[in-house]
Amino acid sequence: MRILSEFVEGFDTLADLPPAVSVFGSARSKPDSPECELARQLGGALARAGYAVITGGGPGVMEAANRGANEAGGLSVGLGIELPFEQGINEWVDMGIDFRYFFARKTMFVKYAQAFVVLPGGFGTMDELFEALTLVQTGKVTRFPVVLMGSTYWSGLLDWLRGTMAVESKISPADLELMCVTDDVDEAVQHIIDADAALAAEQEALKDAAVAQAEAKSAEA
Ligand SMILES: C/C(=C\CNc1ncnc2c1ncn2[C@@H]1O[C@H](COP(=O)(O)O)[C@@H](O)[C@H]1O)CO
Repeated sequence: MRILSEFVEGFDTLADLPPAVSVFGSARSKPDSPECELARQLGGALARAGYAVITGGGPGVMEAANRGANEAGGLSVGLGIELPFEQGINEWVDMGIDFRYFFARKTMFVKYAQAFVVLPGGFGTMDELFEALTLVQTGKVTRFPVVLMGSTYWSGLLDWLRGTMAVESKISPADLELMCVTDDVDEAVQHIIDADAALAAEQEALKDAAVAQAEAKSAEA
């Protein structure tokens, strides 16, 4: 079955991926647009910080982020999607997988990334942003940073989330804190590094607690 084989191929190909960040944004942005410039810088900064960069492997912001990672010597991953108007995976991708099903592809974006960075985009980008926020809000993924870059683009949406969605209690005020908004590439990368470190410390503390509990039990016996 094609659906199953997409999951298997994705898991097999990405199993040994180093820590990675998924970057989303418009397929339609021109290479000389401000968001592509930002995405290219971000791809480079993530690669220098040791992260692989995962995108949808398409044109626009995706290509710019892949390019930045590739030029900085990092691992540049593209999870392409079969579309009626075939585009192919962009030339800056080192490791590419083609998917027919959006949902199998979406699993890979989350499972193999430590964080999402979202740049200006359309429906596809919004889908990816709100999927991530839903997973974090419902506790399906924990300590998963969602960074929005291109603050002017996002300001109208953020005003609406604050002024309508939260005011009408469709989300809690704390949910607004799930997103970090910045136009500064270094701040975005640092936010991700800090969240990674906090998660590692939390896991270490949990491990220590489990070991202490097991030792106490065996001492009692
Ligand atoms: C529309 C054009 C090309 C489409 N090619 C895509 N290739 C890969 N991934 C895509 C493509 N289009 C959408 N995506 C995914 O959605 C996000 C961008 O969608 P948006 O609506 O443009 O914001 C992106 O992150 C991809 O994962 C024309 O050149």
